[in-house]
Amino acid sequence: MFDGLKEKLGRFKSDVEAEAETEAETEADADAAADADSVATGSAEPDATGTDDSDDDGPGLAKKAALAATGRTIITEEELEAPLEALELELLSGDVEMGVAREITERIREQLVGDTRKQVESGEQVIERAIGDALREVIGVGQFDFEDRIATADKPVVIVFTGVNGVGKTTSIAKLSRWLEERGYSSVMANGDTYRAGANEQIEEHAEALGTKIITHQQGGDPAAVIYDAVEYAEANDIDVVLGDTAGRLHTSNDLMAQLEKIDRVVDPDMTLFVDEAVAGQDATNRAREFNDAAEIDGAILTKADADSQGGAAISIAHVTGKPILFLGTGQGYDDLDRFDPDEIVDRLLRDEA
Ligand SMILES: Nc1nc2c(ncn2[C@@H]2O[C@H](COP(=O)(O)OP(=O)(O)OP(=O)(O)O)[C@@H](O)[C@H]2O)c(=O)[nH]1
Repeated sequence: MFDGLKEKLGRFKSDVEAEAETEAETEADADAAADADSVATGSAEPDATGTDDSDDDGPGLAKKAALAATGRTIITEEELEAPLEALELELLSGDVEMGVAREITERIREQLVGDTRKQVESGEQVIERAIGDALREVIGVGQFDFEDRIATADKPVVIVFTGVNGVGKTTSIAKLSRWLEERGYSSVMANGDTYRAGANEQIEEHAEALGTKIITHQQGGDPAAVIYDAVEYAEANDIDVVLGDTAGRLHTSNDLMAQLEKIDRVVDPDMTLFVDEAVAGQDATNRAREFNDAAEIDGAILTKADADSQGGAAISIAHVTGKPILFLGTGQGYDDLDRFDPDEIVDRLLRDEA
């Protein structure tokens, strides 16, 4: 999913390196020219160690010596200006939200300007570290240990899923039921999408395939009532987790808000998770913001991470909502659900090989 962004970050690294190289050569050339001038006017003392390299060994060694002597900073604000501007545009074209692109470039600027290149690190490593730190801070917002939250919460843990239709909400609920089962937690599904024809059949198919209990009401019923019934079922049958689906899109956002507020009031969920697809890019980020405004979310699941997308939503959603991406959907199978690991994502983005 991140090939596009990876390429853009790679381009930024080489842009900055190229700027720094040019600057280094200019400085070294200036130093070498000054040396030559002083030799010509006879003002320089002969080198005490007899290793004056400006004549015998050529300008290469002279440049290195000049660089070592100055302990020069890796790059100045002016040198960073053009590459950072280019990076910001690249991030925007990679579906990264504008505020997020700014935040990333600002953090990189802060870290790099005036940073002195340590002898143990190459310029490339310094730049890579700055990009890595900036990305980690932006995409790692609010991360918490989901499994630990399930383990320590009073049972049943009630999780409600929001998001528009067709992004993989129902499939993600099914995957999470499998994920929980593999870790020793039982679950019951509740179809709170009483609005759409065929929603019951769809979730029932998943429940049957997984051997998970499902609670449904007739189409047009009250979504809060369905989830409430599932909570009662869980309490009576010692079930650990209630997974409540909701309708994706109602007539107006007021309807949606009213429905989610009623669910909040009636079942008081422990977690509300927003589901959207990575391929929706900027739209997914905007929807995450809208849904979070309507009914505060605790985290997000980003589906279709296996499909070809720019990855901008994965970079932006946490920063825009202040809530973490918790899982990535990576295929159509029930096992295709991975915990979202910011460190792993950043490593993947910065690793040299494809
Ligand atoms: N490749 C891929 N496909 C996925 C993933 N998650 C879901 N899908 C597919 O996306 C399609 C829509 O998924 P649903 O679970 O039906 O979506 P929904 O949001 O519940 O939509 P409604 O049922 O219409 O409300 C299905 O064909 C799923 O198999 C994923 O992580 N990767």
